[in-house]
Amino acid sequence: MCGIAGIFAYSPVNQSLYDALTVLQHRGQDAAGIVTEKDGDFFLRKSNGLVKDVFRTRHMTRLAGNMGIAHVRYPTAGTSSSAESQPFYVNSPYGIVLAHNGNLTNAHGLSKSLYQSDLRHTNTTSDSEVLLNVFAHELQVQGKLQPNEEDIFAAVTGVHNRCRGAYAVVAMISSHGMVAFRDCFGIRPIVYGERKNQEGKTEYMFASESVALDALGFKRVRELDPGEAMYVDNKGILHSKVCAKFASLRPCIFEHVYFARPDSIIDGISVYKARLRMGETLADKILKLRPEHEIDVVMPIPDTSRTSALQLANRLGVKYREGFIKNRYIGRTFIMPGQQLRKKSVKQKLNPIGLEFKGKNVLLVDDSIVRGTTCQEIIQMARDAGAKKVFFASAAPAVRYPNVYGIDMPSASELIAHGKTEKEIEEVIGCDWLVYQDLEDLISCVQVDGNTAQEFDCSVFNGKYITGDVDEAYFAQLELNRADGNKKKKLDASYDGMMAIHNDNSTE
Ligand SMILES: O=P(O)(O)OC[C@H]1O[C@H](OP(=O)(O)OP(=O)(O)O)[C@H](O)[C@@H]1O
Ligand SMILES: NC(=O)CC[C@H](N)C(=O)O
Ligand SMILES: [Mg+2]
Repeated sequence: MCGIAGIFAYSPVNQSLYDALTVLQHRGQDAAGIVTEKDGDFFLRKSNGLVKDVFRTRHMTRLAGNMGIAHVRYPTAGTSSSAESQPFYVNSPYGIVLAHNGNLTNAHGLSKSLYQSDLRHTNTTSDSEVLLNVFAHELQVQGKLQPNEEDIFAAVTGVHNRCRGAYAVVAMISSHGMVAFRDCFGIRPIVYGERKNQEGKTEYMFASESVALDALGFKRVRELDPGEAMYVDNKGILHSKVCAKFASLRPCIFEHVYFARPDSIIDGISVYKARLRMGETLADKILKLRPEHEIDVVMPIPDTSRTSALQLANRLGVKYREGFIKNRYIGRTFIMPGQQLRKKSVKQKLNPIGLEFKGKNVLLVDDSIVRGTTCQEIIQMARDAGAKKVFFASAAPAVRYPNVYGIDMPSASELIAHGKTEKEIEEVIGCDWLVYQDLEDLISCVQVDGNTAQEFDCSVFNGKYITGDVDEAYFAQLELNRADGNKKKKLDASYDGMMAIHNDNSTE
């Protein structure tokens, strides 16, 4: 679940893009990059690492120009080589750079057709480089020296015709303008906003989440519609068009469960309020199943479950306590690469306050259970801290199926709930009882008045893949390429020598 941002302004955008990335850091911790454009030239800095580590003052001062795009990466395809960090660049036609959140499900076939039919070479295993080249080819075939908005929209139509899967994109065409587009199901979020500069001119921003617009003083206007493209030309005029014959909004429900920040609005819905409702429906289920629940205290597993846990405790009429303190210098563990690192980080990240546990029946609440890394550690910690009984509640239903749309959950066998009943999961994670949110309840928490989406991608919960192109062969290939044990082998195959485009790697 990467984070993307793009700003079209009338003064330098380097610092604003940096600030936007820090606000979107929770969406990707592996790599970061910014490209700016000035007088037809691009300036790029990207590398592996957190935003604060990738950009030094020397890099920032060289990112010149009033228009730019930026990316924080959480890999779901290819490798974690720095050559696959984003944005990507292609020189023909015009010079184009692109940043992508999502995952293409037909990248392999596309990369073949790019080579065999379009005579284009991609140098990495990234699906985002494939996406960029498809867009570039579709723009090239318009055959214009000076493309206008209709040419850009025709190119995006070409992308929709060829690409399958999830993509929210910001791109820049050198000397021409900035483009943003969203796949035909709107699986990944992308929102746009406007602000006026001192001379009253309108500046534009695109971002994965509205919280990035808030931080930079842009007013959220709306999400891009599924299949829609927006183009800000070099005169600062915004054009937009739905570039797909078939488009229907089915955003990923997991954004509301875990990925997005609670202070974001997605498809018209406050993530914070959706999470409060998740706490209420979960409390109702507990009261129905276990009216004599014996819970003395409700505790969140920081950070994401805080909102739901608070409301769950209110509804149950039970005390809410912070039993685990989070080390604020450790990032999100679920999006870390590799199980060993994730496991070690949970221990470093959360520490119990003993007196909150001693002799009590504790209900631990998390937003979701995926690999089970967090809950297994935490339940043991609660017992070690003296809890009498440990119950566990998940604000999301059981995650039983891989994700193919931008969350790195490639292998069913890595998911703790795959092929298990709730009773079996309870035994494996070691709690006294376990309760999951029902899928209908989760949907009802998000499907409320004001939401422009009425249906959702719930594939990790129900195994229904809305793009209709995901089969057993695809999963087998995905497992081979991306299951934890196989990722390292790919990196070892000397990916560090992979050619990247010119990048600001200066040390002074
Ligand atoms: O079952 P698992 O594989 O452990 O995955 C689920 C856990 O991972 C996430 O936390 P994370 O530490 O990534 O982020 P957070 O601090 O935002 O809660 C999520 O909030 C759950 O706690
Ligand atoms: N999480 C994402 O959106 C990943 C984007 C892209 N598939 C990559 O791996 O870089
Ligand atoms: Mg968590």
